[in-house]
Amino acid sequence: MTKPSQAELKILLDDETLAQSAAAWLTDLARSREGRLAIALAGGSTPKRTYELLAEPPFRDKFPWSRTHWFWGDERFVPHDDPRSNYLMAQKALLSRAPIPHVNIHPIPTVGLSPQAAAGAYEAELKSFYGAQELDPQRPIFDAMILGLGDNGHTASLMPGASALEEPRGWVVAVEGVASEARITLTYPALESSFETAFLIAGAGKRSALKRLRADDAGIPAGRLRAEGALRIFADVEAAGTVLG
Ligand SMILES: O=C(O)[C@H](O)[C@@H](O)[C@H](O)[C@H](O)COP(=O)(O)O
Repeated sequence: MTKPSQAELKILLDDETLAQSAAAWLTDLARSREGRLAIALAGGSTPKRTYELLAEPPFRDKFPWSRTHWFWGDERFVPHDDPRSNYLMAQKALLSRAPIPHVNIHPIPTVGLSPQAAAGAYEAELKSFYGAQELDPQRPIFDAMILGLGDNGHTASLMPGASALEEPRGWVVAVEGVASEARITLTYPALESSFETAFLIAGAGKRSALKRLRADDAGIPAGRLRAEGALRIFADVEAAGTVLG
């Protein structure tokens, strides 16, 4: 297990260089892995540029699109054409711009069912894809997990003080997100079940949360993450509060 304090920290000049570095990491990782791949995407705004770059040369031409499956670490419980939708952000930035088989895209359902039923359905889909009901630490669900960091230290939709933080076994739960908006989120067991994990963090507003993350501060949800595999933090100088040496 890898703690955030043990993560490889890459400090980049700005959003664009952060996105270039993250896209290179993900492409190299995908090419290095054999067989079917599973990547869990983060929502929010920071990862958007990384997703856009993946669909453009040079990454587009190298990425193993046909054998890569796309999942989400969390979703706002809104229709997939709602501007707040994490699916919509990824669909515009990446999924509609790269040669990805439709069957390889696994959105979190958000219409025609309750948040609880949506969480149950996504957990069932994940378990079907994984091929087992219980996680094997030696066999992570995902090859790559992309995570963001909220100003308050949340990650995915694991918010400070939420009961979902204590979920010991379930893989997906319905929670209350920002401003009481319903969200669906992977829990720590599922978020941690990845061969490699990377936080993408940009902006001065994240400086305090990033410091707490790097101190493994259990007072913030991101600080409690213990990644199964390698853990990286891609941060811009604004968030890292330092000047490149
Ligand atoms: O649904 C979401 O919003 C994300 O999954 C959330 O966990 C996000 O990663 C952080 O809030 C950071 O968001 P920004 O990248 O927009 O700062």
